[in-house]
Amino acid sequence: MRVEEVNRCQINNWYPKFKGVSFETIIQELPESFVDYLNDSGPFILPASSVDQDALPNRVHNPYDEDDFQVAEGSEDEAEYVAPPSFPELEQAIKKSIDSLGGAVIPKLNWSVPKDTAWISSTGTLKCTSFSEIALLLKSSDSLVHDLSHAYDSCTDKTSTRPSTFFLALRKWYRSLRPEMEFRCFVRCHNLVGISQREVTGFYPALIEKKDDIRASIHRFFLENIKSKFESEAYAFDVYVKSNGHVKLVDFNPWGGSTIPLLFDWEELENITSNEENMTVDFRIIESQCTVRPGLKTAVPFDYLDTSEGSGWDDFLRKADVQLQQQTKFPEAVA
Ligand SMILES: Nc1ncnc2c1ncn2[C@@H]1O[C@H](COP(=O)(O)OP(=O)(O)OP(=O)(O)O)[C@@H](O)[C@H]1O
Repeated sequence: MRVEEVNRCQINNWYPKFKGVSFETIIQELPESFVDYLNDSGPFILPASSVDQDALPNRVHNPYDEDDFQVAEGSEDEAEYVAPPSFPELEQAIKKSIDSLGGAVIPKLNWSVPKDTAWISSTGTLKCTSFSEIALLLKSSDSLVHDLSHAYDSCTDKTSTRPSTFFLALRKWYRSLRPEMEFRCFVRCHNLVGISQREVTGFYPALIEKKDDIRASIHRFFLENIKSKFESEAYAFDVYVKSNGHVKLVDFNPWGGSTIPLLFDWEELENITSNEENMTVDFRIIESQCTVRPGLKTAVPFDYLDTSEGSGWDDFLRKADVQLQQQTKFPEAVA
């Protein structure tokens, strides 16, 4: 994979060209001071807000506001007080963008949404209505470490660990997106070679009967809107299919690297032969309750959920089994 291919998948690069077929988005450059704040692994402190002090979710408290946290002047603790950072200009710009996007947004850095942080917000979703909520999700996210310092890890020609500029994309919040209508599409040699259900932790029987229609809608969307406009030869893109069959572009991802192939694996995607525009694209969905996959957005490490042969759990259970057998054979050795 090359740096230019990864760069094309940054929302600040692709959105201007594809805004007509994607979710409404406002993108702003992030000041380096805010990037430093996100990168800082010191104590977790939310920025001081000049506007929306009351907007913080209840579960998150700012200890500096609490009476019993006040320190006596001259006491030892006084020296440890760290003033919360503040970003008044960024905050104002974000407030303006949120207002013009209808009052609620989902935030995204150059490549990623802080998907692992929904649990922390008071709504249990990534919907944000204020700078404080956005700062909370961005600062708490492990997913964003990829954008901040690992985006080029799989590149053969990388010269840096990060892009020269970070952007914050605020995307209009759509509350009624149905997870089963999101799909990841794989393109190789400029041809659509595979489509996978994106939410692989659930079985949605209704998808089975709609499969052919969805495949046709996505293929048409690709030919009309993506194929000749996205420069990379191999890449993935995510779409949302509305109930009327209209397709919306969610985002682009590089081919391989940290992009999850969902119901495919990269080797088989590499081997699908395709050069026909009207070929039947390999479209995979979860076809029964038995084939659902473990969740990837739960903030629980994948290793913890993966019980397949050779996984960490499998290894642990084998060792436990051996120990149990030894204990049964030589009980005195355990006592
Ligand atoms: N405008 C929106 N309104 C509501 N939910 C959204 C919106 N945009 C995206 N989402 C939800 O957030 C999820 C992640 O979005 P997105 O694909 O942009 O993030 P990402 O970090 O690039 O994910 P991945 O790395 O898996 O591609 C989507 O699958 C969708 O469920």
